[in-house]
Order: sequence, then C-alpha cells, then structure tokens
Amino acid sequence: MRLHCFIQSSQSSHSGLPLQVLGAPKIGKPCRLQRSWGHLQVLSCATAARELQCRVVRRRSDVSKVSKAKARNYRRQNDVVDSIDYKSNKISVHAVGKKGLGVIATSSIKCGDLLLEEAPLLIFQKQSFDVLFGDLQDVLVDDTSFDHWEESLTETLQSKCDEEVRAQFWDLADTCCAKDKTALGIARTNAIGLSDESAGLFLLLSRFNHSCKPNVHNSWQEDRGVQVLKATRDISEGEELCISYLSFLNLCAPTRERLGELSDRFGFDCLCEACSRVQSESDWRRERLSQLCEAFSRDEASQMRGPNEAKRDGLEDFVESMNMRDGLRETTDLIEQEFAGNPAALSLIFFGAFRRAAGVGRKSAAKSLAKAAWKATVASEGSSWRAELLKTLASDGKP
Ligand SMILES: C[S@@+](CC[C@H](N)C(=O)[O-])C[C@H]1O[C@@H](n2cnc3c(N)ncnc32)[C@H](O)[C@@H]1O
Repeated sequence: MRLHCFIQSSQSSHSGLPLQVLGAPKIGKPCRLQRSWGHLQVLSCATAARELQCRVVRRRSDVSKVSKAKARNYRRQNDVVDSIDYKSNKISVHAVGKKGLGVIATSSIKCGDLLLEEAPLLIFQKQSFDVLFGDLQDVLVDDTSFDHWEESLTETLQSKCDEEVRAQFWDLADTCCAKDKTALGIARTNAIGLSDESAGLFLLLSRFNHSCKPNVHNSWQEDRGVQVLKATRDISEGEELCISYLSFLNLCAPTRERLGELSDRFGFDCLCEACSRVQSESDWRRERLSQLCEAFSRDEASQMRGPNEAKRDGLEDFVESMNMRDGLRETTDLIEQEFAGNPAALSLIFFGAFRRAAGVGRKSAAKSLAKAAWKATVASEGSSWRAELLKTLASDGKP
C-alpha cells in the first residue's frame, strides 16, 4: 500500500465552481468517506507521478530567507518553485499557551493586508481522504495498515525533500499519536482540504490555530497553486492570527455545537475567544445569521430558473417578503458584531443575494450585489480568478 500523495508543486488546470470560491477550505476532515480499506492504494511520490500523471518537483527550503540572486540561481539549478512567500514581515511563529505554537502579529496589520502566499509541501489525492480525515480508529484497525501508510509517507519525504524541509515537517504538531510523532499523525493534524479531489499540507499555514472569530482568511487559489492569507480586520501587534477550520455556516452554529464539531472532527477543545466568553447573546446573533444565510442561499436550482418560473414558484414573493434590503442590512450588522465585518463572510452573503436577485430577474439589484461580492472577495483573497468572475457578473448581472 502506498499513500496517494506527491510533493508539490504542479499547477492544476481545474477551475472549480463559483460557489467553492466563497467557502473557506477546511483544515482537518472535510468529510468522512465510507470507503473500504481494500479500495485504498498508497503511492510513493515517483509512482504517483507515473500513475496519477502529476508532475513531481523537488522542493527546496524557503527562498524568502535567501538572497534574491541566490534564490534565482537555486531555482535554475533545481527546477523548483517558491514554497513560502512572506508577503508581510509582520508575522512570526511563537508559543501560544495550551494551543502549542501559533502565529503572532509582530506589528500592526490592516484589514485586507496580504500576509502570506504558500504552496503545499505535499498534495494528497482523494483516495487518501479516509486515511487523512477518517476516524483514527479505522486507521488503527489493522496493526499493519498504519505501518504501511507511515512507511510510504516517510519514504516520500526522505526521497523528495531536503534535510531542512524534512526537519520542518517533523517539527509540525502531531495531536494524533500519544507517544512519538509519526508522519501520518502529522499529516492528519495538519492536512487541509483543497477541493473535493485533493488535500494539501503546508508548512507555515499549519501553524495557524483556529478561531471561531477568525482574523485571517485563507483561500486556495488553484490556478496559482497557492494558499493566500489575508487579514480580515485590523490586527494589533502581539495579537494571535487565526484562521477558521470550519465553514462560515458552521461558524454560525451555537457555541456548544461548534465545540462538539471541533472536538469530533479535529480532536481539540476550542480555546478561542468566542468560545470562552459569555455566549447567550453571541449564540443568538449567530443563529439569526445562519437563518439569514440560509434564506439567501436557499434553493439554488430555482435561482437559476427564469423570472417567470420564479414567479410561478413563489420565489419572487419570498424575496419580496423577506425584503432583501433589510435582510442584507441585518446580516451585515450581525457580521460586523460577530466577525468584525469579515469580508470573506460578506462575499458569501452578497453572492447568495446576487443569485437570488438574478433568479427573479432583478437585474440592477443583481449587478450591485455582484459588485459588492466582488469587492468583498478582493478584500479577502486578492485578485483571484473568483474575483474576476464576480467582476464579470457585476458588469452583466447574470448568474
Ligand atoms: C494545524 S495545528 C495548529 C498549530 C499548532 N498549535 C502547533 O503547535 O503547531 C492544529 C492543532 O492546534 C491546536 N489548536 C488549534 N486551534 C485551537 C484552538 N482554537 N483551541 C485549542 N487548540 C487549538 C490543536 O491541538 C490542533 O490539533
């Protein structure tokens, strides 16, 4: 058995759907797949390249710490790509108490500042999702299985990474194994879903802890093969920078549910600010937010029907009765209070509202909502292909 993974970085041509854009990639277990063990096949890096037709590129250590001329030279000699590009020198990794290590702002950061672009060290294929994201008990069910996976991953790291990168990998947290660290434990603790088809492991992104009130948004930009991290609000020097391991909708669940989800899926008791404070008001606001989000995104299929069909279905009535303008105002106020105006959350809401408006033929409203979604997307992830798509929608108002 070999693990379906390979060393980054190959660029993929897969472009995804507009909706994916607006949902944050999750760390940990995006889904619990019920596939049998027999179905899984682990591939070493070289085999993966042959059988999965992916490009294997040797990875070097972080060039941002090397002089530019040296880095260029290194690139030419080794045919490697930049792995971590610190777009800001305002972040560094520190101990953050019970959470282990975390990322801290070393000076003040503005909302929308680009913090980091990082390519994955490892990319895992969908066939590895059970092992990476499934129940640990299932992975341990057969004594030999774990060893096989472990051997395969270790072998890949040994043959494809230089010593410094290997050391960085082995330094990452492993919250799966009680005793010694294992490569698979590290992968399970840090791998992040990129799409329905792949997951990745990133050396620096792995140091970002979770918060139910995140101040950083990470987006996977598949066309460029990098995770882009941007600040979602102003951040003071010394504050911890946190992303969300949960989708926005899951973040809107009441505290008890969020704690349960984080414990079940990621195996930790959340110590974030939102989970530690008095919760009743916040829970109420999040519950209301999830109702509003649901209203904006309900019945995707009918939104794609023409205005006449929408009228027949009563969808137009629904939009009218909800009073889109008031609904949006309430939603943005709640996002301000609960998430400090997080532009990634706003982009999701505006996109939902755009599709609703477009679905019932309200062209001018649709255009301005697409424009608002475009602006929020640029603020949360920069000039991605998704932002470009929204820009186009803003000019023609059609979904
Ligand atoms: C991807 S790692 C994050 C970096 C890690 N703290 C380290 O030391 O490298 C995920 C692990 O960090 C810890 N963690 C992340 N967010 C947390 C939170 N909000 N509360 C408690 N522990 C957290 C958990 O142990 C989790 O399994």
